[in-house]
Formats: sequence, structure tokens, C-alpha cells
Amino acid sequence: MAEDVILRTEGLSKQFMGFYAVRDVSLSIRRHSIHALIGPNGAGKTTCFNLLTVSTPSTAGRIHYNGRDITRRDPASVAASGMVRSFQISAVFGQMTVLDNVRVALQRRAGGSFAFWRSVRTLDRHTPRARELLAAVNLDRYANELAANLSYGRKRALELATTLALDPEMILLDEPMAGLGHEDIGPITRLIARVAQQRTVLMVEHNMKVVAELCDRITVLQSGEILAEGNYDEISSNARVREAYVGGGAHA
Ligand SMILES: Nc1ncnc2c1ncn2[C@@H]1O[C@H](COP(=O)(O)OP(=O)(O)OP(=O)(O)O)[C@@H](O)[C@H]1O
Repeated sequence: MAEDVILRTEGLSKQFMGFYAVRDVSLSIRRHSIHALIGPNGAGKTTCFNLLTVSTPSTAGRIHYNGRDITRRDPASVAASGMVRSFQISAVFGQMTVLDNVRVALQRRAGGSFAFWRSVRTLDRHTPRARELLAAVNLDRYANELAANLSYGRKRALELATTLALDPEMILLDEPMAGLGHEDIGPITRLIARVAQQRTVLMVEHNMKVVAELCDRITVLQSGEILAEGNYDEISSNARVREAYVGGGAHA
């Protein structure tokens, strides 16, 4: 039986002034998997990630999401079709409560703009779902707190809740552990595992312990190209990968 692939690229490339940041990358992301993009510094992970969310236009290659060619679509329409990038699009508004941050995200999904100056009743209809989403990320106790007062780890959980408000089928996470204190890594890892149920997650992540714990499949990039692909055991025992990390300097 053919694999159920949600996101597929063919020969994806990005050149900057003749230099290939990403070169001929053909990826297949299986539906309902957690897939990591890793590689040493400058390997092309961020560029590749930006190509996949179509926030950076590719110079060659195609991207197919759910069988549709999205290569030349705009980022907003890709997000509306269910592929949502977290931790950047979903900014947290510090001077609003935790609950209101999620209610506004739900309002946005319902087709409204950031119309929080409108009738409070418009937002009120989102309260039950907002509370469910806060419970899903263990923030229910902080619903009435100003978002600015949350710890860094809890802000990240709130960002996840505002992403989930868009009801994504696929979530792209750009270094979800970056900047987190040691004590927040475990809780955010478990949170990602939980929100990944019934969804597909693609993440760029430097923390190899987190990758080992969460990810079903790993693609290793080096100098913009795919060096290896497989599960954690296959990747961690691959001699070329080990050499790339020693030569390129890993963060792990
Ligand atoms: N806008 C740009 N203009 C020119 N070169 C770029 C641009 N963006 C990225 N590059 C180059 O492309 C290569 C890949 O960069 P990229 O940021 O994608 O790597 P990365 O794997 O995400 O690195 P890191 O782990 O350090 O974040 C690097 O050599 C980088 O200098």
C-alpha cells in the first residue's frame, strides 16, 4: 500500500546569488508522524522550513500538500488550508489575558480580523473552546493572568494554544525548545507529543534528546542537501551523519 504522505517536495532548491542554501531536496512527510529536520549550523534547515511554509519562494522544485501543488501559493492561503507555522505567526499579546489571546485567535479563524475592539460578545462565543484549548496545554489555571506575566515556557504553551485555535492539520515548529530553561524542556516535549496526536508535526530542532524522544522520522541536511533519512537509531548510527556533526559542530 502506498504511504499516506501529507507533504511532499520534489527537487526543492533555493539559491541566493548563485549559492545553494537548499539544493534538490525531495522530502516525504507521512501523515500523523512527527518529522524532524536536523543538521549542523548553516545546513539549510531554516531556509528549507521557510520554503515549506512558502514564506520564502523557492528557485526550483515543487511542494505538494495533500496532493495539491502549493509551490506558488501565498503563506496565508497555505495556513488556511491547514498547514500552520507556530511560534512566529502566533504572536502572544502580553497586555491581554491568556484567555483573550486564545479567544482572539479563534476569532481570527472564524474569519474576523483582530477585531477585539468590537463587542465583547463576539469574543464571548469563543470562551468554551478557548477554555478547552487552555486545558489542552495545561494553562487553564492561568486563564485570567496577563500573558506578559507568564514564564517563558508557559508563553510557549500559550503560543501552541493559539496555533491549535486555527485547527491545523499540520504544524510546523521552528526550534520549539530554543531559549527554554532546562525545567521547561520536558513539559514542552510532552505537550508537543500530546498536540501531535491526530496531527502531523514537522520541526527543526537542535536538541537531539528531544528529537530522539518525539520524532518518528528524521531528515539530516548538510550543505543544503539531504545527507540521510531514517529513524533516530538509523540516524545516530550513520557514519556520514556523525562525521557531518563533528565537522560542522552540533548543538546537541
Ligand atoms: N537571505 C540569505 N541570503 C544569503 N544567504 C543566506 C540567506 N539565508 C541563508 N543563507 C545562507 O544559506 C545557508 C543555510 O542557512 P540556514 O539559515 O538555512 O541554515 P540552518 O541550517 O538553519 O543554520 P542554523 O542551524 O545555524 O540556524 C547558510 O550558508 C546561510 O548563510
